[in-house]
Amino acid sequence: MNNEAIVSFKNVCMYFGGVKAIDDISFDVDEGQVFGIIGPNGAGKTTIFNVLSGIYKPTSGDIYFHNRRINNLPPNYITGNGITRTFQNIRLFENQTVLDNLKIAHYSHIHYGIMDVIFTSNRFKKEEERIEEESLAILDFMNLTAYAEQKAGALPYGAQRRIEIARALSCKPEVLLLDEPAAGMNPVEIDELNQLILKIRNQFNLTVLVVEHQMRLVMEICNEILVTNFGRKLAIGKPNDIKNNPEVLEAYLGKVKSNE
Ligand SMILES: Nc1ncnc2c1ncn2[C@@H]1O[C@H](COP(=O)(O)OP(=O)(O)OP(=O)(O)O)[C@@H](O)[C@H]1O
Repeated sequence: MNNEAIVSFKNVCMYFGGVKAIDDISFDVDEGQVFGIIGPNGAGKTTIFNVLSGIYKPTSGDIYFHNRRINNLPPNYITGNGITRTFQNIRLFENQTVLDNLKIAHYSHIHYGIMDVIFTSNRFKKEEERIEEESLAILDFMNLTAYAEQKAGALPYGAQRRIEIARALSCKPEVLLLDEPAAGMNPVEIDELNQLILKIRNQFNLTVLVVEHQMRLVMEICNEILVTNFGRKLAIGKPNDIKNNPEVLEAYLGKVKSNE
């Protein structure tokens, strides 16, 4: 295991009955990297995020965050301690305003108790003001201020995707997991998203793991890429190595190239 790594998988398996969703997966992610995970449909990419964010407990193997084993920690604890994700299918509170969607996410970090709420204590008021200020600052950073008071569910798809990322940032992550953030985007939108992801990484000092089918995103912004196939690690390396790896070309990139 690489002791400098912020996230490490060590021989991780996740089986659902006879289905080996991930099978003996090991990799290290260094701090500050944009780390891509690619592979054909059903290759186990989202399952890697599900075990890392605590939604599933791996069948075997170990997962480390800052060299601490986190396999058995509940998802809310993992989120509160630095690993936050977005979902392949957008999961916003559609009937709440954009600002409220962000404020809700802040509650993994509140410093007041039930009595403060009942008696509207100074601590409660100050904390609520802080949460609102921080939420507005993130909306500003993400170019979403104009939508702050609008219902999230009524907004265009591209804006909803950015709100999902903004909401994840409200949890103050060290590691941000993006599950297919470019799904449904055209090349111009993907180029904009690439710039946004790099800007977020730099501004918030994040490490980013991204599951993505869009090679325009993966090859442009990832420092390192893990390729999975049928739940197993097929290759790991820099974008150029992955592009030229014959096994990867056959399993995955070949198909993408022939579609372009
Ligand atoms: N909760 C579950 N119960 C049963 N099988 C599951 C479960 N979650 C995932 N799987 C199976 O595990 C395999 C890997 O699924 P996963 O969603 O991780 O793949 P993926 O690479 O993210 O696919 P895609 O690119 O289509 O999103 C698939 O065969 C899937 O059907």
